[in-house]
Amino acid sequence: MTRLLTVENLSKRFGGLQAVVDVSLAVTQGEICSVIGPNGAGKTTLFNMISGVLRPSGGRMTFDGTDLAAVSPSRFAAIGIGRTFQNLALFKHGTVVENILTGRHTHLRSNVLDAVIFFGRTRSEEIAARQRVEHIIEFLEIEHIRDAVVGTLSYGQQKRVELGRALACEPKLLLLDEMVSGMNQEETEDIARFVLDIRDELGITVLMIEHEMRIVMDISDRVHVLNFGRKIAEGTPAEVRRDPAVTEAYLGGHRAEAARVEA
Ligand SMILES: Nc1ncnc2c1ncn2[C@@H]1O[C@H](COP(=O)(O)OP(=O)(O)OP(=O)(O)O)[C@@H](O)[C@H]1O
Repeated sequence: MTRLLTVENLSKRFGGLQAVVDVSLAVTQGEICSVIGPNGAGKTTLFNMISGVLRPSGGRMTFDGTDLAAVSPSRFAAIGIGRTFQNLALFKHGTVVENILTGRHTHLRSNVLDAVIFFGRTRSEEIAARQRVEHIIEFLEIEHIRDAVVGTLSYGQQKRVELGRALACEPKLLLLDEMVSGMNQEETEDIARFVLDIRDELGITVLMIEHEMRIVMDISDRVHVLNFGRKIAEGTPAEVRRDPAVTEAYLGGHRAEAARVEA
């Protein structure tokens, strides 16, 4: 089993706040892993470091044999780390096809000069991009809305388009940040099925942040649990579910919330 991502003692400080503290985890190729934890636990900050959005304050990350400290943040997508965002980050006035095409930009090597001198290469890249986008549209079962303007689509459909855009960059590792929050049960089940197919049919390893415990428990191979920036547990869904530290982290959060409400 090949380790695709290794995170060692990763930390991130925002001024005096330790958002992520000494977190270590490994993701094996072909796994679906989840990162869970109460609000403010540091999950998104961890994802932002793994996807190059934030530079860590300390620690080390290795992806597919490459030390990520040596990779420019703008190259993370090109080396195979794709992601979706907690809040939709789509071009609302663009069509579904146009939005998914933007995910291909990391694969376009041609620049303006190329476009003038080597028209052939630009043209073949364009054809490859279009073919990839068509394949994704079929895979995500969104042929019927391919030419629709994204802003007119339902939230669930927009989330599917965002997933398509992340797939367009042909990631080896796909980071999914709260894909199903705000979705109804049917949309949630669709996403769970797509995540399984992304791993099984496209061979892409998945690391997801998720609050919806049913999807976490149903489809994860491994679960990593954060609380107050630290990793407090790791294991199979069944192991994590019966870990007292995990129950306490969630109950503690609810108790604090209840105290705030009562105050
Ligand atoms: N850019 C920032 N500047 C300052 N503090 C930040 C910043 N980003 C996150 N934080 C703080 O870091 C901590 C961890 O936040 P983070 O968003 O990573 O948690 P989370 O587990 O993803 O939470 P949620 O489940 O609510 O999305 C929080 O206390 C948050 O307020």
